[in-house]
Amino acid sequence: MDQPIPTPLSPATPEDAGPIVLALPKGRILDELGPVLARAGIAPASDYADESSRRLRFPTDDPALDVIRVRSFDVATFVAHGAAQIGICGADVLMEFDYPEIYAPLDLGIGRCRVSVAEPVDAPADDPSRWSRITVATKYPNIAQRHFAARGVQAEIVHLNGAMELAPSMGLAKLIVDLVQTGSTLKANGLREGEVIAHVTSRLVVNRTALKTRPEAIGAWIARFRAALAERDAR
Ligand SMILES: Nc1ncnc2c1ncn2[C@@H]1O[C@H](COP(=O)(O)OP(=O)(O)OP(=O)(O)O)[C@@H](O)[C@H]1O
Ligand SMILES: O=P(O)(O)OC[C@H]1O[C@H](OP(=O)(O)OP(=O)(O)O)[C@H](O)[C@@H]1O
Repeated sequence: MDQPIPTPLSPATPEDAGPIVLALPKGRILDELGPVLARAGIAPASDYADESSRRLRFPTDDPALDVIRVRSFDVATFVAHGAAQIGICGADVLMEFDYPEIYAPLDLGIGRCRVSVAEPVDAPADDPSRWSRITVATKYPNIAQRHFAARGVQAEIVHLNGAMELAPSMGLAKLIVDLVQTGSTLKANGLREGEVIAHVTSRLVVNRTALKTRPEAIGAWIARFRAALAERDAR
């Protein structure tokens, strides 16, 4: 009697698992990333950097690698869940989510900025250690909460997705926690930078399970990015 053909529950070999998926963030990191990707030998078959395109997943000239283009915060989510095996995102995003499934082996040295507390320039000088509660507008609720909790202050978070700088003058919050690079956005909105919570650069991130199940393929990509950075930094 013929044996029934078993339905595969998981791919027999890593090659059967399909191409490795690299999640790239839309926006400013993508602009800075182009030369690093080129040095790493990643040439998307279509124009992944054309943000007017409605396409979100792109083949590359390597059949074993596809690229997806998603929001910066979502890079971490795709990689943490293993939908993408590797990705690139800011350390701010990694700090905010703190996903145990993500391993960040390489600092790409791009997207340099900091996560800082800011307040109105005309705010009276005040000693934060005397506060018990404070309202904070931010798109980083976990970072902000942890920062103030470590100082014994309970932060009431107003969660915004952008334009945090408007919050103090419009009575939404006393402070903001946001990214600062040149400081011009703060200045243009009557704010000044206070404590720097963290310095930020973009990182190569990897799903830990994928690294265990496909160590050669993913290890090879980490090595290619490492070599690309060394070549860039040697110039
Ligand atoms: N002013 C800045 N200077 C340098 N790097 C920055 C700056 N702002 C953001 N970044 C870095 O770029 C990442 C993406 O920021 P960007 O502003 O492009 O996207 P976003 O506006 O947060 O995303 P979305 O449009 O999806 O909400 C941030 O997570 C951070 O690591
Ligand atoms: O210190 P600066 O050089 O002024 O940079 C800081 C600004 O850059 C980021 O905003 P972005 O330009 O990404 O706009 P968005 O928050 O609306 O996405 C950040 O949220 C700040 O608003």
